[in-house]
Amino acid sequence: MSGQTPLTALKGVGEKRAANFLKLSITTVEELMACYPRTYDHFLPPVSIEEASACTFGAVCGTVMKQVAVRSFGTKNMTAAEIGDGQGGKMRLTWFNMPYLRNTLKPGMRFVFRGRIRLQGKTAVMEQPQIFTLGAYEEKQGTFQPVYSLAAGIKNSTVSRTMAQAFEQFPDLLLTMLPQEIQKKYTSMPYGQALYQIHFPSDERELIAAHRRLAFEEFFRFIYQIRLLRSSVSQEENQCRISRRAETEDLMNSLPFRLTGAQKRTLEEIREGLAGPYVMSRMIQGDVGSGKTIVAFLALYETALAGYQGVMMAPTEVLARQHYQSLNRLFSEQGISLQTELLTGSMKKKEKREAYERIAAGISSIIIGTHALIQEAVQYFRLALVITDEQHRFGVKQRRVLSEKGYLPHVLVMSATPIPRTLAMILYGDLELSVMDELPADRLPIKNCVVNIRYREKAYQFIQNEVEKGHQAYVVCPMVEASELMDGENVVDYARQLRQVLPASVRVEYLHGKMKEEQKDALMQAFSQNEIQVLVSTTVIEVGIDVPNATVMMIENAERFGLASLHQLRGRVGRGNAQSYCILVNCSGNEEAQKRLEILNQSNDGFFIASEDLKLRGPGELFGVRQSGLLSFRIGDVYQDADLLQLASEAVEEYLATSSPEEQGEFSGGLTGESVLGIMS
Ligand SMILES: Nc1ncnc2c1ncn2[C@@H]1O[C@H](COP(=O)(O)OP(=O)(O)OP(=O)(O)O)[C@@H](O)[C@H]1O
Repeated sequence: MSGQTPLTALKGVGEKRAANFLKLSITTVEELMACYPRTYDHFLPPVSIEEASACTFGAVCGTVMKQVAVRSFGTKNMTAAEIGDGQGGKMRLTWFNMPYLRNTLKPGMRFVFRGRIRLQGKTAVMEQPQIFTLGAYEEKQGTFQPVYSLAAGIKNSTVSRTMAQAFEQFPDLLLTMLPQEIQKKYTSMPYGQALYQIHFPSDERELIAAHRRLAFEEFFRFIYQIRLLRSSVSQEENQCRISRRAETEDLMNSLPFRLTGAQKRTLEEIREGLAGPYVMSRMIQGDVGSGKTIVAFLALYETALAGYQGVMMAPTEVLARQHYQSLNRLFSEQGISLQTELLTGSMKKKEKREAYERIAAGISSIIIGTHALIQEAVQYFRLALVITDEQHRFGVKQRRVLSEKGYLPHVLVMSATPIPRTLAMILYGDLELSVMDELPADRLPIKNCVVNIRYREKAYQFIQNEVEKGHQAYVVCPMVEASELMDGENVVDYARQLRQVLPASVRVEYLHGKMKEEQKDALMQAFSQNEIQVLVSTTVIEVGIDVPNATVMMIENAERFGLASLHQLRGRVGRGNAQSYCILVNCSGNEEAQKRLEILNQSNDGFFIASEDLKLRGPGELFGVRQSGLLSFRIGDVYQDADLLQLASEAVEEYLATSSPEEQGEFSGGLTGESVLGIMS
């Protein structure tokens, strides 16, 4: 974002509020406006208590039946009310630490209550509901309230209010980047209107139109960049020719397993590229657990043997450390004495400085780390190969950083996102493709089931049995902690509950993305050594984590995740030779969700799942489940908006064919430097 209007230019935003927004990486009004809602809270009409009892979230209109009770325990207290809906339904409502409600909720008064619902025995209980007078709810009914990503000190209402102020003071601050003729032909809503509607939707139709307008623009810019990238790198001369070494074959032959045919073929393609006349830009697309890491290690090994440096860039610190440790383990088992290096953002200054020195002096041959690897301060010594993942794919910007330092390395991108080939061609048009479509031979197919919440007890028993056999389990919840704005299981409460259900000998811990790096690392370390048997986690474990001893993956609120994410999560088990299981808990009772989950139930094949997912969703399903993590754009979703992606691709081709080089230069002028990465969120 190139904006320069400081947040403090807004009325009501002082230094303190601006400092809070900084936690969301928002420093300018432009950045604020481009911070799209994460989702929307749709105020649906109230339903009967009977209907609500079958859901996990809802609004009911009810009459307070009797005097509200307040019970104290220690310094805390709980307020409880009972309501009836006049149709025979009764519901209990509870609030923590809000005793004053007893003055508001008098017997005989009617309100609309809205919140999370749980069944306690046969009684439906709504926890911490919001309370509306009938009139107030009527006003809200049908509306979509934006829900933003938040940080400490910033409430959703603060973001909304600041956003309104921004649009009032600077209505035309952000402008479209689309060339005029493309805009005219391919879009129907003006950019400014779309931007406003995405934050303040007047109704569902406008919201969908706004989403499509902004997603189209995002895709267009992305694909345009890809095209520029392709034309700039495809014919660069290979200045680091890495020829084949017998040691690579020796290492391959002494691994504890035999490489699959797909692994061998991919490695062969990479070796050809490294030794060939041009700089290699290749993507390995392999389903979860197909064994991409060892192929990457072998390529790094061959690079190092030739006297060059190779780096591997992981999306998270936890993953970087995991790769670093497994490479070191491999080398020490095989008696290989090449020096490896770890470089991550959270390392102490002194540690980093020492690592920089070893890298610059060429002492380290293989360097594994996070984004810290392409910081300005890092000077390489004959850098020849960069391995990265698709999320942090190597864009124009990184290439420029490195080429300014005099490097023109080969690039290998690893992807576990099973996307249909047509989409892959658009999204990765700048890369050659190696497909790894084979799992190691010793794998048993994962056994799946889709269940509702009544199955939980059985599932816990099942997990206990697996733990008794020496295995481990993951339980995934969508949220970090309880929230008033969003419904869903959270890792903190869930881990607490699970500890009560499972025997004390089973160690249950939770993990989420907001924890400090060291803490996450320590937990993952303990889990990989089976010191923790059950890990309750958010989707931070989605990508890459490799603990072959884990055999159960239980996913709560499975209906809330995209199929590609679920497939990634499931891929955390079934990585060893023991039978593994995936339990998908559909907490919604929603039939559409059930249908989608059945696809996973039927198949473990990522490519099949991705194409079925596309068919089932259809384009433009705004309130469906966004695919998290990989390929995450700010607003567009490559699955749900697949038609827009296609359209944007056509528009780019048309623009390139019909505009003059000067016009193109002018257009890309607005984009250069921001790179593919800058466009992706
Ligand atoms: N040919 C093979 N035979 C048996 N096991 C293998 C083989 N190749 C790799 N493995 C093992 O399979 C597990 C998964 O491999 P790896 O971590 O490379 O998967 P991946 O393709 O990166 O998957 P993901 O995208 O899910 O992280 C690892 O424990 C690895 O040691």
